[in-house]
Amino acid sequence: MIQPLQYDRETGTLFLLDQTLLPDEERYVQVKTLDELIEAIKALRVRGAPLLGLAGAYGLLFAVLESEKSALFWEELQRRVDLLVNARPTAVNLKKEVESILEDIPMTAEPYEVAAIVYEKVLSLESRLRNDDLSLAMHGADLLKGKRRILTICNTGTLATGGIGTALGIIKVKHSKGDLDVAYLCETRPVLQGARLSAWELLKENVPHYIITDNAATYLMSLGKVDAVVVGADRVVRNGDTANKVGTLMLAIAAKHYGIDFYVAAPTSSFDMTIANGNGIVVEERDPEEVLQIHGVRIAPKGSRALNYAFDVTPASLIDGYITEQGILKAPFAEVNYIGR
Ligand SMILES: CSC[C@H]1O[C@H](OP(=O)(O)O)[C@H](O)[C@@H]1O
Repeated sequence: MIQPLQYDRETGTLFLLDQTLLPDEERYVQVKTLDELIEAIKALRVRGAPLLGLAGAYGLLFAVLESEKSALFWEELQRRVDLLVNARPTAVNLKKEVESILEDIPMTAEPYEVAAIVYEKVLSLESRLRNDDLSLAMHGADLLKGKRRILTICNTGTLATGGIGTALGIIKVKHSKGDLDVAYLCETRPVLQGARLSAWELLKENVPHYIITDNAATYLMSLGKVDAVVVGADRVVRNGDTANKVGTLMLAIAAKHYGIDFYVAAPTSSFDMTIANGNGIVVEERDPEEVLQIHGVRIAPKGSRALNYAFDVTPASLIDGYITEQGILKAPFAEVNYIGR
């Protein structure tokens, strides 16, 4: 399986598969400092809600190692952690995983002890993500048995989770069970996670798929060519409203109109019970330049401006259910421990 992140403890180097270069080039960049990791997160060299949680955990390790020489260790660590957890605001995983590791560290611990604890936590997080993905994908494949034409958006595969993937993991499992005719991948403007990343993953596993323009998805549904829509999530809040890649809301509205199943696939670690509804979710706005060009080639006239919302928020009323590692959940959610540990 692809390894989007690989850590070498000997040299303290995080080898990061640079997702901005895929599918043309499979290059691992060497990240040795917290600043380099934060740059990689902001530039989407590493991305995807669950994988951002793992990247955050490695970032915490960098923060500890860079703070341990300071006489004000805890203050220095907190300063670095604040920079890390705010690198991308919409996915709950980055901040949640970092803070949940910190919660388990006694303030009496020596810096070298903190580093050892964090490293162990990173390893267990890595295996939790893989296990959660597999369990989620099996639940999703069971739920969607017989639904052979699946449409999805963005990239929710190994490049977004470090495991088999969430929505894309379900597609891969359905294929392995002989229960998939085709996956329709929305290209996902402006950064093209669907056309570049999901297509790259499915091609490697010979999963039949078509890349479609985002604006063709509704027409495909109108032709009766889609049996279900399954998407990922960056943050599912208490009433079930869900932040996901921009374009998800459009798919949910169209699916409702055409009577097509619409599911969110996300580990419960992507759930945030501290927020009541979608109005409380911060939607990341990114550099408009990403919209004004495609893969580095400018497409818009000089002087035109662009809006670049990286996510949108789909109301729970448009979501048929939530496919998680614990099974299929329905909104609104009771106060349940969704940390997934
Ligand atoms: C497995 S959830 C991945 C989730 O993250 C993506 O966002 P980005 O590529 O900007 O990190 C997208 O929202 C996916 O659904």
